[in-house]
Amino acid sequence: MTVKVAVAGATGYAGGELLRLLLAHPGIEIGALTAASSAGTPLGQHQPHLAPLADRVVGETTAENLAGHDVVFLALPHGHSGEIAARLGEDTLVIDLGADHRLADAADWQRWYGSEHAGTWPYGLPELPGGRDRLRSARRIAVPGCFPTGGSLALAPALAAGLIRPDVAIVAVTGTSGAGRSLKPHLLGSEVMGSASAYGVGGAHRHTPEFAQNLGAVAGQPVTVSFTPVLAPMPRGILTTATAPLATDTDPDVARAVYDKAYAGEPFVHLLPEGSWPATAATVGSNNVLLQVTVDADARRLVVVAAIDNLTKGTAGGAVQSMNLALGLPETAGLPAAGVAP
Ligand SMILES: NC(=O)C1=CN([C@@H]2O[C@H](COP(=O)(O)OP(=O)(O)OC[C@H]3O[C@@H](n4cnc5c(N)ncnc54)[C@H](OP(=O)(O)O)[C@@H]3O)[C@@H](O)[C@H]2O)C=CC1
Ligand SMILES: CC(=O)N[C@@H](CCC(=O)OP(=O)(O)O)C(=O)O
Repeated sequence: MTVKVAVAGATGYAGGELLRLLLAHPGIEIGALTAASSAGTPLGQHQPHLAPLADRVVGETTAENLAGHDVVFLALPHGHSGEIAARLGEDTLVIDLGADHRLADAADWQRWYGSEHAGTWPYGLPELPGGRDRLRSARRIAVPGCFPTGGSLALAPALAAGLIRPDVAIVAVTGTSGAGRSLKPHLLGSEVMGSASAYGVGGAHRHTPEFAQNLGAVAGQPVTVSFTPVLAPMPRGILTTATAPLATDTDPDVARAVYDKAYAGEPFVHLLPEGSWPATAATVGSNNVLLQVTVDADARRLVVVAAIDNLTKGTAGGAVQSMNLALGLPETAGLPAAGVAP
């Protein structure tokens, strides 16, 4: 079976990573590639690493150009997916890499994004409880935000097992590609190099409700989330440190056993050997989540560290994994199990 896919936002960082993965995916035919200001130019001008697609001409992002494909990936800025998706057939699998369809609560969407809610789609994080069932045969999928991918997987097993109280603190260090490739002064090399800076501090980041939604569903009760993102001078990667007060007497061995069991058999989530801590460099270009967990006995807190590549598992890899499940393909097809080093 050949699956014909279109990518809207093909000139962006997320679209570029998606195309890198799709080129290595057996049984995929890459159809329309669309964008906005770069329509009419060759893709090679924007994504020089995608040599096999260098001569493809970028089209305009219209429902007409995206029609006639089995799968349409939308890697567009927030707020642009709903209208396009509504004009694509119900049989077309539409996978949105943006935020538009992640939140279940329209009031949450209004508060954090300030526009009309475009509706809720099945959430593309298969490793959460019930995640795979939600995706099988889905025809609309909302890919998680990059921060909620690492942070939700870091805390879900502990909440599900009742190891921690539903009051979590998450600090996540991110590479600059998470902000996309459009020009922004705070992302200039001279601003970013040699400095790490916190932003969206004090509960101000729009991923806070997405964390709360994921973790509340796992815990079966509301979870309070304090989230602090930190921008770091690296192109890719997110290192998440998540902590929470212990609900019961737990030692590091018990905590490890809970995580070991929760992620046994997962193709992409790896609990590292005891004493070994995740690093973003070990995830670059792979769809992996590297995890470690321990207990801070004096502070009576669980501490979990997770590393991902924001563009792979945090966006495009998660999207391809979700597509595979929705289409009944092998879940790991086209997804790198190994990264790039040094
Ligand atoms: N970067 C990341 O790590 C992650 C990104 N995402 C999400 O993926 C989506 C894309 O992000 P990213 O690739 O980083 O962003 P980029 O800024 O790198 O790329 C944006 C893409 O969208 C196109 N575009 C911009 N405006 C419009 C428009 N009005 N209509 C149609 N196309 C448009 C651009 O085309 P052109 O070049 O022609 O202007 C470009 O192809 C966002 O919703 C983002 O939140 C999700 C998780 C992680
Ligand atoms: C470094 C940086 O700016 N990161 C982005 C997160 C990008 C992302 O993955 O999430 P969305 O898909 O929800 O945009 C931010 O903090 O808003």
